[in-house]
This record gives sequence, C-alpha cells and structure tokens, in this order.
Amino acid sequence: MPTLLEVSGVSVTFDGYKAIRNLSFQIGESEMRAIIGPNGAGKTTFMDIVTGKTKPDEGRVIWGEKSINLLKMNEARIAQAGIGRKFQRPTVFEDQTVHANLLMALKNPRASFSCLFYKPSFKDLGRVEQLASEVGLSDALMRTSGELSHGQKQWLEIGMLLAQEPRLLLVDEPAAGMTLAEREHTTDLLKEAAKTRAVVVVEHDMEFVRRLECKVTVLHEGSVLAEGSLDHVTANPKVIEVYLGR
Ligand SMILES: Nc1ncnc2c1ncn2[C@@H]1O[C@H](COP(=O)(O)OP(=O)(O)OP(=O)(O)O)[C@@H](O)[C@H]1O
Repeated sequence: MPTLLEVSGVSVTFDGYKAIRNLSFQIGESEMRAIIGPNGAGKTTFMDIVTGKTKPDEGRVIWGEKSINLLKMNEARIAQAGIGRKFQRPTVFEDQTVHANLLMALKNPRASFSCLFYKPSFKDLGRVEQLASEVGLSDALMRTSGELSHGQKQWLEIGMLLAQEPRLLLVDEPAAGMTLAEREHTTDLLKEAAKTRAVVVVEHDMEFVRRLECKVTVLHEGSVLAEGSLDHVTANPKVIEVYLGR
C-alpha cells in the first residue's frame, strides 16, 4: 500500500521534557490504524504535530505522493490538504438540524454558503443524504442536533469531517462515553470510512480497538514501543509492563 503519511525522527520538548522522542512511523493510503499507550505517551502530541498545532524540534513529517513537508504548513493549510481531526468532545451546531450541519460542512467555497441567496444544489442535497446514510443518521436529518444522543452527535461530527473529503482522519477516543451499541456502530462506520481513506484512532478501550481489526501502534514515552496486530502487541512483555499490566 502506498504511504500517505510518514513521520520520521520527530522529537518535541516541552519545558525541557521530551514528550516525543525520535518518533518514526508510516500510515498507508487507505489504512485503519489504532494508536494506544499509557497516559502521557505522546498520542495527543502526535496528532498535534500532524495537524500543525505543535511544531517539533526536529524530524520530518511527509504527506502524500508529492512528499509535501507538513512542518512548513499552518493548521488551515494542513486541513485543506486533506487532514481532518475529530476531538474527543463533539462540536456540532446544536441549534441547527443534522441536515443543516452536514450542508454547512460540505466542501464548497464558503463564500457561496454565506451569500444571502445561497440555495444548495441537488448535488449538495444528495451528498448530505449520502453522508447521513454513511454515519447512520438518515432518520434524524430534520432533528435539531442538540437533541441527539452523545453517540449520534459524535457520528454527526464524523459525517461533517467526511463532508470535507479528508484523505486522513484522526479520531481521538471515539468510544468514550458511548453505549455498547453506539460503540459497535462507531467501529462499523470508521471501518467503512477507512476503505477509501486513512483513519487513525487513538483509543484506550481495548474491546473497541479489537473490533477495528487493524494494525496497532503502541506509544510509550514518546516513541513506538511495539507495532502489529492487537494480539501481537498485547503479548509483548514490555507493553504488558508499561500499559496493560497497570
Ligand atoms: N503544552 C504542553 N506543555 C507541557 N507539557 C506538555 C504539553 N502537552 C503535552 N505535554 C506533556 O507531554 C507528554 C505527552 O502528552 P500527551 O498529551 O501527548 O500524551 P497522551 O498519550 O495523549 O496522554 P493521554 O492518554 O493522557 O491523553 C505528557 O507528559 C504531557 O504532560
């Protein structure tokens, strides 16, 4: 599989503390990847680096077939280049319907939407229905988003990110606060999304990670401790010692 994202020899120091140490790994073009590791392992900082929020002291972060240097780009340009990020807490426009939220998120020139006489095209309306179907919200399109359950809000936000057609979707702890049924639905929709793009999920819930059925990268003290199938990494004595045995 061609490489979409390559992180190589990256280090980040906060107030003298090396949060990321010589971190190197790659994500393929249409790959699902789970990142696990103890608190403070550097998972959030890794996502901050890829999205341009944090600039490393050294190393390279290379993107796409043109090998673009992400470290030279700001957050907005990185998002435009096709990297979407889902934070842990859902952020949707609560007083708007599901339909309006998805419509606003479409990859259209913003100017056309802000125009007083903006009328969505049939193509846009069709895309909204398709996105709602992809995230399992077809029956909730006309509901006000604030009335949705926590899980439904998370799916709506994933739908809004998919509306931007990212090539890489970074998802932070999607299972947190979800019921079992919601977690199952979330794994299904993330797996579906990963068929046409890369999806990287940071998660502590091992059952959730197991259902993703993907390669797992274990971070510890800012670098890769182990990588492979979930069974492979959870049998690793070092992973048991620093993470699972706690
Ligand atoms: N802005 C910052 N200033 C100082 N230290 C920071 C900053 N951001 C992160 N750190 C430190 O860097 C280390 C890595 O933090 P990070 O949040 O990336 O870990 P994590 O793996 O995401 O942890 P968790 O599972 O708890 O979310 C931690 O020791 C943290 O305290």
